[in-house]
Amino acid sequence: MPIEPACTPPRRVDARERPGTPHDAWPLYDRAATRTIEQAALASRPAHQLMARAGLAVARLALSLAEPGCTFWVVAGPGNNGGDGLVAATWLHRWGQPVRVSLCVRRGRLPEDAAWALRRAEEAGVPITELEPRLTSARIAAACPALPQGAWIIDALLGLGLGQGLGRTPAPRDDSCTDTLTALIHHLQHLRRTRDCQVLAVDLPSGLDADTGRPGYREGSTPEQAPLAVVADHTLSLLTLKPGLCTGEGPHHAGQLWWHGLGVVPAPDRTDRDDPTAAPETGDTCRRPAARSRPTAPAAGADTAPPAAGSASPMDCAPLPRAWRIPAPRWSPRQAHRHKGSYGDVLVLGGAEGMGGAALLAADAALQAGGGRVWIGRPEGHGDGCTTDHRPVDPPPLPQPLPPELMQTSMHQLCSAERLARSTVVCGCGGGTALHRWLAEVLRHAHRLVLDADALNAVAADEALRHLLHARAQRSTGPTRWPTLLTPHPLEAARLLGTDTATVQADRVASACQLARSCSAVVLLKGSGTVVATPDGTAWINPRGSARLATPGSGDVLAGWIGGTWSACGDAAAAQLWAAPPDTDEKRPGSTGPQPGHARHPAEDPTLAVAAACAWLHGRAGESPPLGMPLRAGELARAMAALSGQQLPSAGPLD
Ligand SMILES: NC(=O)C1=CN([C@@H]2O[C@H](COP(=O)(O)OP(=O)(O)OC[C@H]3O[C@@H](n4cnc5c(N)ncnc54)[C@H](OP(=O)(O)O)[C@@H]3O)[C@@H](O)[C@H]2O)[C@@H](O)CC1
Ligand SMILES: Nc1ncnc2c1ncn2[C@@H]1O[C@H](COP(=O)(O)OP(=O)(O)O)[C@@H](O)[C@H]1O
Ligand SMILES: [K+]
Repeated sequence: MPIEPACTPPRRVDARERPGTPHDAWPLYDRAATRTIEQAALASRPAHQLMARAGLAVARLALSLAEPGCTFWVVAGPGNNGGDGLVAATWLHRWGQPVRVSLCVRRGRLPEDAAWALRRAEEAGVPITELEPRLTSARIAAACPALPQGAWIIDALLGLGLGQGLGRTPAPRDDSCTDTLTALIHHLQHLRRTRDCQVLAVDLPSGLDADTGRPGYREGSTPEQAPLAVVADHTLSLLTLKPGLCTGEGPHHAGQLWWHGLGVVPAPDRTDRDDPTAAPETGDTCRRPAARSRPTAPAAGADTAPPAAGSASPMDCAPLPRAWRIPAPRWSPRQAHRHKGSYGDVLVLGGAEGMGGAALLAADAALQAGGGRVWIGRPEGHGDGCTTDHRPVDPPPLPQPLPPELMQTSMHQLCSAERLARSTVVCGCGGGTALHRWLAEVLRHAHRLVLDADALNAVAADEALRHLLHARAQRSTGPTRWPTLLTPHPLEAARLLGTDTATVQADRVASACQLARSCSAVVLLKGSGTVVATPDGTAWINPRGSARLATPGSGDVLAGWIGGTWSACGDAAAAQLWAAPPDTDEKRPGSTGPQPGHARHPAEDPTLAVAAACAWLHGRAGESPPLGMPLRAGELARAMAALSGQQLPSAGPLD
């Protein structure tokens, strides 16, 4: 049977994030959902079609990324991920590229699709070496081809099948390829470091958990050994985009993310639907892509034909995505007739003794984000700062003069019920324990509330405050909402959940959802691949950001920026940060109706809208050059302001 070509080239996942345009969101399907879609697709299609498409998509991407004449080395594992790699090698070989394959399993153990791919590769004359099952790191280099500088390695060792390997017993079968797999992963990392080799991972960087973004492969398969996963320069995710590629350690391991739906899963803009009218080309006539012509979205009109009436799609049975990728938000220009009162009051409560800078950073960010009037309230000192009659004393002056636009007043004045009720309150940035005594009033009366840092620690430690948090949510069932956003980093989330940081990080999406549910609030779990979750279990992952943001105070800037944006937008306009979803498909966020598992679109929930938009902008600001250097929190708000300004449409409609 001829190898049928993929319908479209692979898609660069972030290619559509142009400023000022509305976006659909990428759904992120976990392993179980992907398997369901895959099984439905396999059942309704000719044998081997999906693997043929997957392998061709890999080959096309590899060739278009690599320098002309470059050598390709495909490392093929024991399952269908290896099969994808073998099909890719076959195409590269047919296109006259120097390609070698190292197969790390005995051929008799390959599953059916991969065995078919191996036969095809051998018929085409691809040079293939079968590696011994028990190769150690000391012997691996001699067993693998000597690669020239700058060669490309196609990592097809492990994909979605890794889950079966988790928790294996320490006694693998005699013919297990576990040792060879381990040695190969180490070897290709070594080549990437020492010979400037580029790694293109097929579906997932081998060893990465598709659901959580954790390295899940354990060396030698013993649970005690360190988890291991390939670090790739590019990853082509097949069929679905997986949450593990977007959060935790996933982005570090994945590198630049690409995606191909194999004609089964449509892209968010629906241009990748299977085109039933496309005539299958034979393997020999399939077009060879031009070297270094980067894959682009298909031309308008190509591959956009809807499926024939009545034709069932494997997507019909698709479970809900586990999460969604936050797309680029839209920032609207200020309307001409507005005045500063139109943008609301922001109260930043925090900056206790020794931590004044945190409140200052948050307040400055609130101002730059567009909050109308911004006040700082600092809790009084206790402990060493107490007077002899035990009255609290004012905190010492701030570390630097207050920016002239900011106002400072006493906590007593700011925490009156009436004042709190008409303000957006950002509480906890550098609050210390001194903040604790004010929190009950804040939770009872603040209109829109962002709880950060020490406010979260106080809630974690105080059951009564937790009850007040729930009470806010219950009061919100009426016409007036009392929305709350929690912005914990993983340790703060762990305290709130009564667990440890490692447990939170082990499954960031699940942790954020659990916390949102248990606190009846929207939760923004910070860190690489920030997760924004709602109490109903909808999770959005921020694809933006870099370790440039791993600097003290950058979380305070985010909290303040959220407060300023929320105050300026109000609940009604927050939804305008997002384009309305283009259709009413109930499996997509933004759909209406009572379907079970309905996922919330940011446009439906102002708290989610503001949190997701600000997380995106904060992350985007953290991607500015120079990437290797930290971005001081003091410079972050200005970078965010510049970016949101760039996103203003140059000539938008008057609204
Ligand atoms: N079918 C198709 O047409 C399509 C398939 N597609 C592709 O298939 C991929 C999924 O294929 P897959 O299910 O075969 O899983 P894969 O990741 O290759 O690994 C399974 C093998 O690894 C082994 N293994 C696992 N962990 C281990 C460990 N710790 N240590 C040692 N061994 C371990 C495991 O061994 P076992 O547990 O069975 O003993 C088994 O042999 C998917 O990611 C995508 O690339 C798509 O392109 C769509 C079309
Ligand atoms: N490696 C990273 N990749 C992406 N974002 C990061 C990374 N490290 C930190 N950040 C972001 O920087 C901010 C740090 O916040 P936080 O830990 O609260 O710091 P602080 O308390 O000092 O303000 C969060 O928004 C977090 O998501
Ligand atoms: K892989």
